[in-house]
Amino acid sequence: MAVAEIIVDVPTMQTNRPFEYMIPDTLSDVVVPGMRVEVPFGRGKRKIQGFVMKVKDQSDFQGKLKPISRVIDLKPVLSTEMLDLSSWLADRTYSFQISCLQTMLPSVMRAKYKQFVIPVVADDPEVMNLLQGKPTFEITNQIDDETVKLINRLRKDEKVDIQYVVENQAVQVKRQAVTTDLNVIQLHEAKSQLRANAKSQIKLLEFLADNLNDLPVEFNVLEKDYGISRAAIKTAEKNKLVKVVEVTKLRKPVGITPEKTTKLALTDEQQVAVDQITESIENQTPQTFLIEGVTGSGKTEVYLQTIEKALQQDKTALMLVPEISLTPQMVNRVVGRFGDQVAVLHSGLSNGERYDEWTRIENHDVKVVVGARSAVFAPLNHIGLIIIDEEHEASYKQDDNPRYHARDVALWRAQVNKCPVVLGSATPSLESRARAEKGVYKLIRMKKRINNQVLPHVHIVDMRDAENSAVKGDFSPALKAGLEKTLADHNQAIVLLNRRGYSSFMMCRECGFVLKCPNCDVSLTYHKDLGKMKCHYCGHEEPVPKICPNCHSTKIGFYGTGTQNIEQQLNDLFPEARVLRMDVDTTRRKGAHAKILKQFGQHKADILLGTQMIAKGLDFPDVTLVGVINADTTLSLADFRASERTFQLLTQVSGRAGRAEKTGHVIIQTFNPDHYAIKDAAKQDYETFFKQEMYLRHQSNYTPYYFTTLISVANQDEGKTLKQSYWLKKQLQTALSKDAILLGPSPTMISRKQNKYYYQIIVKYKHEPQLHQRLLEILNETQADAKNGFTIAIDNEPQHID
Ligand SMILES: Nc1ncnc2c1ncn2[C@@H]1O[C@H](COP(=O)(O)OP(=O)(O)OP(=O)(O)O)[C@@H](O)[C@H]1O
Ligand SMILES: [Zn+2]
Ligand SMILES: [Zn+2]
Repeated sequence: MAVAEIIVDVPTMQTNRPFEYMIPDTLSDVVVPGMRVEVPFGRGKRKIQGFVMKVKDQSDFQGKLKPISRVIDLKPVLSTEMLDLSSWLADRTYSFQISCLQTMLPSVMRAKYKQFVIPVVADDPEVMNLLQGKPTFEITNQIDDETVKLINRLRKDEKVDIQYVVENQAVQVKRQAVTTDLNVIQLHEAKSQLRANAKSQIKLLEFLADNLNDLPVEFNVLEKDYGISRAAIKTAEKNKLVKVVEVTKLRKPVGITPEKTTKLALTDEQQVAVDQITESIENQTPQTFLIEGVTGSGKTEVYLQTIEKALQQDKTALMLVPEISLTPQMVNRVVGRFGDQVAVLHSGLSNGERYDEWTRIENHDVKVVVGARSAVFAPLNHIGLIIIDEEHEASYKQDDNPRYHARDVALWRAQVNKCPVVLGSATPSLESRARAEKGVYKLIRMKKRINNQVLPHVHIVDMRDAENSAVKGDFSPALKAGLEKTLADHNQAIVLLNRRGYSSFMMCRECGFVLKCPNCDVSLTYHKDLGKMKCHYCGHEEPVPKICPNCHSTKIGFYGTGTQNIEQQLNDLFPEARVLRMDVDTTRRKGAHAKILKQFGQHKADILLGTQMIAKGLDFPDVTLVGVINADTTLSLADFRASERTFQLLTQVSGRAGRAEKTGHVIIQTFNPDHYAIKDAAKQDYETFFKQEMYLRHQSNYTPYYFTTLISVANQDEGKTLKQSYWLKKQLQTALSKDAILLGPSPTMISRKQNKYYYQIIVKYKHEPQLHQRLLEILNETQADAKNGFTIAIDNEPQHID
């Protein structure tokens, strides 16, 4: 008797392990790992979905096994690599394995969808019999096991394929297209017989003669790209010169095909990087490399040429970029080099488009995948190289369950696929850089910009100076002068308004003082509901200061201006300048982000004003000035990574200036000109920053010297939340050694969300072998309370604590 191990779709701790089910004879050979099936569960007639993890001959179970009711997928939707990954991921992120499995699938397969059999060999008798003259065969839950078996066999013989379609969407996009039975000579003959004014028809025949190998061609393409009218096509059809057919077309993600690019001759530094990585690709060693390359050092070309090496080895390549960098610029660079072999996955795709890209990957139609965080689950086989660009980005960590970091998943896949991982950044995360220091990762440094262009000159403007504090508005005389000159020279400028951590902290405008927690060395945040300043780590609180504790000035207050306000100021200061604003408001619409950048790239604007989203990755040759309105906001984040984030942001944004022939200038306005994060960023000196920051992390027991786990507790009743938090703390205390540090419980930044109160406990530790197991047990024990609206969330190595 064949038995299947199944993870059922019941997200509880108790079901977070496979259950055994019998495979009925009628479905033998059909049920394989990676398929979804429907199974009876519990008492009663309830049927639920599950993923087949394993198929085996015998059960260890003594009692009678229930049979699988039916198969949902007629082909596996996840590979065995992914099934294994889900087990590891569930354990590592304290989440349900079923959530991990579902996270790996494109959303189409999680939503309401239909499944169709589509013919591959249309004239096969069995296929014809199944389709009964229709273009597709819909798989409903009523079909019998025999049909399932038949379809399964036809699929294995590659006579049919299975396609998923979101309900309410067309099965496939059908388009009209043109083809012809004539050969080149006949086409030219036919053309010569046309009247000279039948221009559109002449164009059509010429096109067909030139593109005989690429027919059929869509009406759309003929119309849009070649100006051939529908009428002309119809006339030609009537005259039996062409045939009109219907084609099914995969929805292609938006965007025009970029021009094909070829390899650049590498600089010495690039060559060293490419050589080292290539060696790992060829030897199939899962080595992790960290490329620490200054802004504009040409990291992208290293990525492209190593991807090419992987492809030459008959392998595939996976490249992760932060969502926000998935601008046409980055995508074009990859697609420009590898053309059709690339699939792009980003959040701008519709469900259908995303599914199409996923299918292309699964069918091995593509060899390179570029995408944001979740693309790390792309169903690529034989991966020869994984790249993570801007590896320091916090967005690689998912905020919701499963709280995974794409870097960890990438490293796991690299082990399985025996391939190298390349982490690249001008400002690596402290964790990665520290690992390179220890030799766990191999460090590759690229210290020079392309063309030996100098790094931009950075000028720090002290906003506490009388001259600067006297101005109305947010532009210092220095920044104003810089912008004036840039405009006069017909160059372009980028102006950054640092919005992260906005208006939740207090700063003295006289001396730059920011109120910090006496215990934790992080900023205190203002809790409106309590009317107090509070620490998110330990819970320490103080009244809101009325005068600056440092200089006794009354100019202490909340800090912040909006992008719209800055835009207005720019318009008033420079009425002739064309300003583009990029923030959450102007980029809400699909494609808006790309459009703004395109306009700026075509020099249709002089100033690009924006928030964090303009800080990295952009490569515009005419940008000679970067201005930072308020460097301090990130500095005052109530987070131990505040300095790191500030350094990264300022270094990255400065790096946008002077990337081509022209030298760049950067003007940073700050109330903390002596802060090391700002000074080191001004020098673009990562190494010095790294040493200083490591020293401070060591002093205060933070990452990478300590591991961090954040546990948050939520309940609608504040009293209960607190009680549970203290209970939890006690549980942890008994499991931890004396060396571990337990902080909290303390309320989170927004301590009340959707009518629930949130408290958190932070565990900092070096080596606590009991902790993982204890946390799993706690999740188990508190499961029963989940029904009463009581939830616990565990975040391993949180990216931010709020
Ligand atoms: N070998 C080369 N020869 C000539 N130009 C090059 C070469 N390598 C890269 N470039 C060009 O140099 C510019 C900067 O490269 P790239 O954008 O890859 O830098 P980067 O290291 O990714 O910087 P950032 O971290 O700031 O994004 C690009 O316009 C790129 O086309
Ligand atoms: Zn504190
Ligand atoms: Zn002060």
